Amino acid sequence: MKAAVLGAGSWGTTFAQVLADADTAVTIWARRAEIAESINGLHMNPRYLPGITLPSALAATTDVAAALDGADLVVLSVTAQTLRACLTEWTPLIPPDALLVSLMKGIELGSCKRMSEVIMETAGVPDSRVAVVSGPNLAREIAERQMAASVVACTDEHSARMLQRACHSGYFRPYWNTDVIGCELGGTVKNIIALAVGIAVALGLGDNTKATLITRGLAEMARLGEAMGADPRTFAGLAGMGDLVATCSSPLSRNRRFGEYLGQGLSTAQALEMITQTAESATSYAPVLELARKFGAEMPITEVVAAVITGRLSVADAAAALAARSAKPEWYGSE
Ligand SMILES: NC(=O)C1=CN([C@@H]2O[C@H](COP(=O)(O)OP(=O)(O)OC[C@H]3O[C@@H](n4cnc5c(N)ncnc54)[C@H](O)[C@@H]3O)[C@@H](O)[C@H]2O)C=CC1
Ligand SMILES: O=C(CO)COP(=O)(O)O
Repeated sequence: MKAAVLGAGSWGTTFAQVLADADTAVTIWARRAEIAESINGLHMNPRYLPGITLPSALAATTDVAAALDGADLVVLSVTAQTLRACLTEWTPLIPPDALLVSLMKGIELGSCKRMSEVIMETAGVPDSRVAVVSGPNLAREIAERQMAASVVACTDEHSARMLQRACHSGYFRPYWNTDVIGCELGGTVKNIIALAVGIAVALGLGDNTKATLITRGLAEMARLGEAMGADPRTFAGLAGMGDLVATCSSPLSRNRRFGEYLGQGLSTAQALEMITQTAESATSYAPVLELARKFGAEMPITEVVAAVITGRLSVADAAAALAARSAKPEWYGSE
């Protein structure tokens, strides 16, 4: 089994380590020469994972054709909004039977497509050749080889199991399922809820508020997911509740930190500048709301996050906007 990981950011580098530690031969493609040189020479990626020593078996290159040569697994770890352009360039170099794996947790602006849909459309491959990895997987903790679990999903069980074997290491336990839609929506919506939690943290609100946002965020995620055809059980699992709890609880989360900066009074542009890494919620809130409208799913927390990001609602008024909504039974559908 040979893997190419395309994208040497925090999660791409960490997942490449997981693959190498699971005895899968892996080459990582980095956009910047200094990152590839540092991975090859020092076994480090100080830009994204300072202080972490990567496996010596992990090879890096800036030559995407070399990384893709003979790859059985092509792991895509750029950002949601750059995937289509990158993959358009890479598609002619991808081996014909390779499984394409998305690590990304976002929705494409404009098309409102999930990452697996962008991959199928751009690379011209069937769903049986596209898998996703999603779960409570804060890169830094996994890079430190702290025990974690995740979900690898593909509509084709055989492909899901193959990916599972390729990334099952001593500290990383992947489960498989066939619910690609549920896993992708879980990963995307939890980033938006984590942003809301970040705002709450910055405002000094306590655990009741956080638990409320997490629980109602889960309801929101499941409502959209079920309307789009996901398996409801996914949202009770690692790619749903698991990732939501990890991201909303962790100061390591870039999406939560983004919310904290907004809560401290920074503008959206200033907050993004502070993060210096990808915070997918900053863009994915818009296509998620479009999907919510299209599929008739009510997503009040996402609406409030969108209003704050676009400057239509102040952070000071955000909690009140949620609390003042009309009273409802706890369980209701998307009507
Ligand atoms: N960091 C984490 O803990 C986790 C991140 N993810 C998801 O993984 C995806 C990647 O995130 P990270 O690696 O954390 O982000 P990052 O900000 O650490 O790295 C982004 C990577 O994308 C590359 N990139 C950006 N624009 C590009 C372009 N136009 N062409 C080529 N490469 C480009 C950058 O060079 C960098 O390697 C995101 O969708 C994120 O939500 C998922 C699970 C965990
Ligand atoms: O997806 C993640 C954890 O599972 C990482 O979250 P952030 O992108 O918010 O850092």
